[in-house]
Amino acid sequence: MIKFGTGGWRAIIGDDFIRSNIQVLAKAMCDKMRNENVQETGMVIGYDRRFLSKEAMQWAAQVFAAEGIKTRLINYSVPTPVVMFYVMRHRMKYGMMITASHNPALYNGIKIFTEAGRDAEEEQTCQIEEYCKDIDPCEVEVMDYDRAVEEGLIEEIYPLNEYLDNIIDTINMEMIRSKRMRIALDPLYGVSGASLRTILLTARCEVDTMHENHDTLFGGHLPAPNEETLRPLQNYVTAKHFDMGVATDGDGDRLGVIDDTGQFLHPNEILLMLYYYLLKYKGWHGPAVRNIATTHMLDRLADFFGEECYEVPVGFKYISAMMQEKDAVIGGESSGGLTVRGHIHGKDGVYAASLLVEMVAVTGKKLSELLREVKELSGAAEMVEYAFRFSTEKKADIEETLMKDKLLPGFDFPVEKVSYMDGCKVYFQNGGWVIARFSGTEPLLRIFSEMPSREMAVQNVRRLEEFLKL
Ligand SMILES: O=P(O)(O)OC[C@H]1O[C@H](O)[C@H](O)[C@@H](O)[C@@H]1O
Repeated sequence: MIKFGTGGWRAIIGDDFIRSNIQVLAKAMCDKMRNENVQETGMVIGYDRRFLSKEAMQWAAQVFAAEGIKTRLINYSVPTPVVMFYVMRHRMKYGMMITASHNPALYNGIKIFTEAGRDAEEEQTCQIEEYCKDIDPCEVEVMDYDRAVEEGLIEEIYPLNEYLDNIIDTINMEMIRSKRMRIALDPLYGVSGASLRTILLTARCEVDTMHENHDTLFGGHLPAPNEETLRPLQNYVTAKHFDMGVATDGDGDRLGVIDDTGQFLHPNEILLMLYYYLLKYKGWHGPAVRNIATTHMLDRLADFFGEECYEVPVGFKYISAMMQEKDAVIGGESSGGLTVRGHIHGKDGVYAASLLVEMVAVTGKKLSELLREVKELSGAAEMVEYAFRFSTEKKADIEETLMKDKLLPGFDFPVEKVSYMDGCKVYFQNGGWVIARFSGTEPLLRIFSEMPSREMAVQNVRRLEEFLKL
């Protein structure tokens, strides 16, 4: 069965991520495009470095070819934002990326992009699921790959340059060039190495890259830039005194950073600093958008500048939609994804990293200094994140208790309000909060809490953990 989650369809390779399902999904896209009479706009597909990604792209393209829909295949593994950029720049109606993003190596998946290169919204993915249900896998027709290429139904393309040039044109490369910065890169065996290195070398940075070889097992780690996975980068930055360490997730749309003192910067802090930079140093005006499980320091920073901060459910599609509606300056998530007004609608780790480097060059301040500066305005807060596994029965039980019966444990802090927009979020009167929600990308219950101190945040999580018997 094909079921979309927070960021596309993801499934275990050999279980649901199999050729027949991939081709059913491709056929569903053909049916949808034909019904919308947009088949002439064609399809563009990219792929990451996961096991079967390239093959999956070709299997899907063979279906589009059999249906007479022209497909452009990005014939080299690229970051997901490249596909989003391509859909936007070439005014396509749809695009696809074969990736399971930050999930464990066991997974692969497909992200769908709609007009202007946005993550497909829930309404669209529900429709695709419906189309899939009506398709018999045995009846999906495919065209021979080489014949499709000969007939022009498949065109192999390499659009990395136009994507990179777009970033190079918008970033203050001259300023970076004048600072001769030293940067360590860790693409976590994913797809961003070539892109980041090209941009940084163009700006004459000194660049050292680790974990760049193609390893579909991601070195045995999760291809998500977090405090644990960035330990090697942290050690490298500290030992060799780099100005910063930059990492991205498996498909290059999330960013992770180690600062000049060797500290891991939480994505909340990166988001905060970039918003601050755009408002204070670049003189931009406008609100910020964050998901429900992202720091409220952003709200306080927005407030300081007389701006708003909007809250949306987890999923970048919600961030993009709200950014567009409010003409926001920045939108981001505590999971490490962000974008900025004027750039693509989706999250982009390559662009975000370039902007961060620009920020250090333009302000002439180290990351650690800038973080101190911004926290004087936003106030400090500590966020903790936990993930719990559960059985099917347990899931129903948690849903019933938290979301249906709306029961809560007693917390030690006065509650201001409770929201059920995405999972269950409790807002405390002291500005802190705790949220429990089911991940839409992995079989996990995520509990996050942000409070004035780490101890208080951990205490909130423990309360929920005991209450739900996790
Ligand atoms: O917490 P989850 O539902 O697993 O989602 C975590 C993240 O997954 C994907 O990367 C989505 O694109 C993000 O928008 C989301 O924040």
